[in-house]
Amino acid sequence: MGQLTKTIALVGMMGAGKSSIGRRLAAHMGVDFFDADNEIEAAAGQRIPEIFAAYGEAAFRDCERKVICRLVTEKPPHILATGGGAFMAADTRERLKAHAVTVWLKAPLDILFARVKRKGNRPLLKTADPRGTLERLLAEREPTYALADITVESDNAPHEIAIERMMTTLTKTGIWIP
Ligand SMILES: Nc1ncnc2c1ncn2[C@@H]1O[C@H](COP(=O)(O)OP(=O)(O)OP(=O)(O)O)[C@@H](O)[C@H]1O
Ligand SMILES: O=C(O)C1=C[C@@H](O)[C@@H](O)[C@H](O)C1
Ligand SMILES: [Mg+2]
Repeated sequence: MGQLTKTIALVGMMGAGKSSIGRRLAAHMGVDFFDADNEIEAAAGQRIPEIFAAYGEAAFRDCERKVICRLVTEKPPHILATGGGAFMAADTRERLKAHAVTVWLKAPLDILFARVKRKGNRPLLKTADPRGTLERLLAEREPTYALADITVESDNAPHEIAIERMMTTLTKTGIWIP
């Protein structure tokens, strides 16, 4: 069994694969996995669309910052899937940069849209033109995601390939000691 030297925080757009790849990566390494979206839902006792509807996005971001800060400062090295907008907030980003290795799961619009259109659980995409909204968000956010420590392409390769790519990069950089 190897050793994870630092928490890995996955950042990137809705549909990039932060939750699904993160969970598998943690299982592969034998470390804990946390999903910030799930932790927020557990803390609030409500689903994300309900939180947005009842309190608005600003309150959600506030909760997101607190939850992520707690996880990265209190838990031993683990895999953390952040929500798609978490890295956009300067204070949350600073916490992540200070306490974790940040990995941007990068995917093009067509792949992202094909993945997210299947589920209706993303309140920011409940618009008349969800593809256009996703395109705008991607253009706005990409320069900030690019501030992550490491970038890994998340294309249509199977999850196992994405995990192999991440293991290779994380081993080379000494974050994972086999
Ligand atoms: N590399 C991949 N190959 C095939 N399918 C994938 C891949 N990555 C993600 N998916 C699928 O795309 C969907 C969305 O992925 P996931 O929920 O992990 O995205 P996310 O980055 O966590 O999004 P959000 O920010 O909304 O939480 C899931 O159904 C997942 O199985
Ligand atoms: O991209 C975003 O801003 C979001 C992504 C999801 O993970 C959730 O955190 C929420 O739906 C907001
Ligand atoms: Mg997710």
